[in-house]
Amino acid sequence: MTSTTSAPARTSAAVDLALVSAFAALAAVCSILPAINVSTFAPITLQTFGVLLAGAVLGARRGVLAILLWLALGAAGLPVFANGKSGLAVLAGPTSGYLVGFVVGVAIMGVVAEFLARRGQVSNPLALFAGGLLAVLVIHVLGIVGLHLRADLDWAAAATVDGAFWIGDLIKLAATAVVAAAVHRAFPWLLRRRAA
Ligand SMILES: O=C(O)CCCC[C@@H]1SC[C@@H]2NC(=O)N[C@@H]21
Repeated sequence: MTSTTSAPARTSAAVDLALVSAFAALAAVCSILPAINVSTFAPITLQTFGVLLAGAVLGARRGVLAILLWLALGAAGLPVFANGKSGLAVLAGPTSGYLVGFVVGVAIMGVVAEFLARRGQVSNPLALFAGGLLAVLVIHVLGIVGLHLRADLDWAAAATVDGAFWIGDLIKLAATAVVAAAVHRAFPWLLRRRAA
């Protein structure tokens, strides 16, 4: 007698919960890996990779939940922000614009991934990279706003601080696109919606 195991048609609530928790943990790990402190205001971290990957793999709704869970854990006192920081003060500090940008950015990356999935293109890294550029741009614009408002920098100085992050974040977006495309090739059901 032979038996076959087929891939699920779509995710279950339990799988969704596990995925959201796993990507919240990934965002935390990307935050606490040693950061490169290029200025006193915000460090170079792997956070953009963790955040964009959550959106690209999970889609908008679950991606946003994963990032909100990570932010909530950090706000509650777990040292899961850059340089091992934690607490509400970080959410109101110089990097607050980037943290808000992560929520908007993961939503944009998720919408892009869902759009590409409907067109059978979600395993195409170039398409994911091109769509993800908007998410990176929004993270940086909100980051500059945060630096201006919370680090007391004028707009030009805030943009200069942010400029140091662009090359690295484009590399992280490229890595996100390659990894997410491979994940969707291996698990083509990941972005299928559950029945209500
Ligand atoms: O305090 C935090 O945990 C957030 C730090 C934000 C760092 C930003 S994210 C976008 C840009 N790219 C980086 O590598 N660092 C900055």
